[in-house]
Amino acid sequence: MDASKEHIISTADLLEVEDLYTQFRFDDGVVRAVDGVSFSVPAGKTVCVVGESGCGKSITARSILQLIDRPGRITGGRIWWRSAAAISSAERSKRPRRSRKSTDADEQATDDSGVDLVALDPAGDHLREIRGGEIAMIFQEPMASLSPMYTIGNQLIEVIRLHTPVSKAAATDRALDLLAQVGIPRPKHTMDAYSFQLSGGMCQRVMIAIALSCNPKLLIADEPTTALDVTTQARILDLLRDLQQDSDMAMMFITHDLGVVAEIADEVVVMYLGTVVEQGPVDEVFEHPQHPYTRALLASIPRMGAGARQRLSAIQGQVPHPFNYPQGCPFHPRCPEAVEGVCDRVDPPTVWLGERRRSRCVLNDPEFLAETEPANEVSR
Ligand SMILES: Nc1ncnc2c1ncn2[C@@H]1O[C@H](COP(=O)(O)OP(=O)(O)OP(=O)(O)O)[C@@H](O)[C@H]1O
Repeated sequence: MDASKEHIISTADLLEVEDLYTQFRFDDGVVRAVDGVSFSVPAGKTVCVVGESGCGKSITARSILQLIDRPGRITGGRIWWRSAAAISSAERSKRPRRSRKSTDADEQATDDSGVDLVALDPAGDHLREIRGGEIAMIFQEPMASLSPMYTIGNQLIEVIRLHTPVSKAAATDRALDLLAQVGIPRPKHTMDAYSFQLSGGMCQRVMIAIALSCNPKLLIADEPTTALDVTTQARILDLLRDLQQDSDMAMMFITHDLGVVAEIADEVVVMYLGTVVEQGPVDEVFEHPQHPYTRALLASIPRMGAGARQRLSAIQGQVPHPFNYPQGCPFHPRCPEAVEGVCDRVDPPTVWLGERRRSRCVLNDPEFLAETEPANEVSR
C-alpha cells in the first residue's frame, strides 16, 4: 500500500473515496469530471466540499450512489462504505445465498471492513437498500425533486414504507413527526399539500424530512440552499446543523460558499478541475491555507467590518473545461505562485501535513521542487 493510502484509511471513517475517476466520453473528447479524487468522511462529522462551478463536486457526490447519467461512467477507484450494516452485510455475503437477491457483483464488492459502492450492481438490491436508506441525498432544486402529482404526505409515506416494514398508520405518524422535526409549522395541513403549493424553503424542509426518514448514517447535501433566498438559506443551514448535531449522522455538504463552510464544517475538501487540491480540519485550512487555490478562494470572501471600499480579489481567469485539461498542475494557468518549468510540466505531489491534512502543490514539497526545477535538471 502506498504512503498516501495509509493516511486515508482510518477505522473512524464511514465513507472513503479512493482515487475515484468519473468521465464523460464523447466523439470529440473526454470530460475528466472527477480525476483521481480521494477523501474520507468520518462518522458523525460534517465534511464540506468546496470549489468553483465545474470543479467536479456534484459528479463526485453522484458517483457515490452511482447516479451518473450516460455517457458518464466511473472509470476507476473505489468508494468504501463502512457502516456497521455494511460490515455485517459483508459478513453475510460470505455465507451461502438465501432469499435476498445478491448478485456476483454485490458479493465481490464486499470485504471484511465494508462494501465498495463502485463495484455494487447498479440495479441490485444492495445498492438500492443503501440509497435512501443508509445514505440519503438532497439536491439544489427541492421543487424539482418532489412530484407535483402526489401530496407531500403520500410521497413521505411511500419512502418510509419502501425502507421500513411498517403499517400505513405508523408511517403516517412517522411522517407527521418528521415534518414537525424539520420545522414545518402545520404538519397535518402540509401532508395534504402539493409541492407547488409550498415555498422553496418549505419544499427543501420536506426533502430533508424525506432524506431523514430512514435515519441515514450519511446525508449528502448538494448545494441545498443555493436556490433559496438568504434568510431561508440561513434557516435551512441552522436546521441541518441542529439535525446533524442531534444525531450521529455524518454530512457531506457541497457548496461554493466558504461562509457556509466556516459555519458548519468539521473538515473541508477543496476541489479544482476534478481533483482535490487541499483537505483538512476546517480551522487549519482557513487559518493556514497551503494551496494557492485555497488562498485565492479565501481572499475572495467579503470580510465583515472591512469597510465599504474593500476590494474583493477575484480569482484570475476561469476554470478550464475538462476537455482542455492543462498539463502539470491543473491550477497552474491561473496560479499567481506557479513555478515556470515545473507547475506547467509535472503533476504536483500530494503532501501530507498532518494525519487528516494534505495539499497537492509543489510549494509544499521543497525537495520535490528543487529536484524538478529545470535548472537542476540541466546541471544533473
Ligand atoms: N451530463 C454531463 N455531460 C457532460 N459533462 C458533464 C455532465 N455533467 C457534468 N459534466 C461536466 O463535469 C464537470 C464537473 O461538473 P460538476 O457538476 O460536478 O461540477 P460542480 O463543481 O458541481 O459545479 P456546480 O457548482 O456548478 O454544480 C464539469 O466540467 C461539467 O461540465
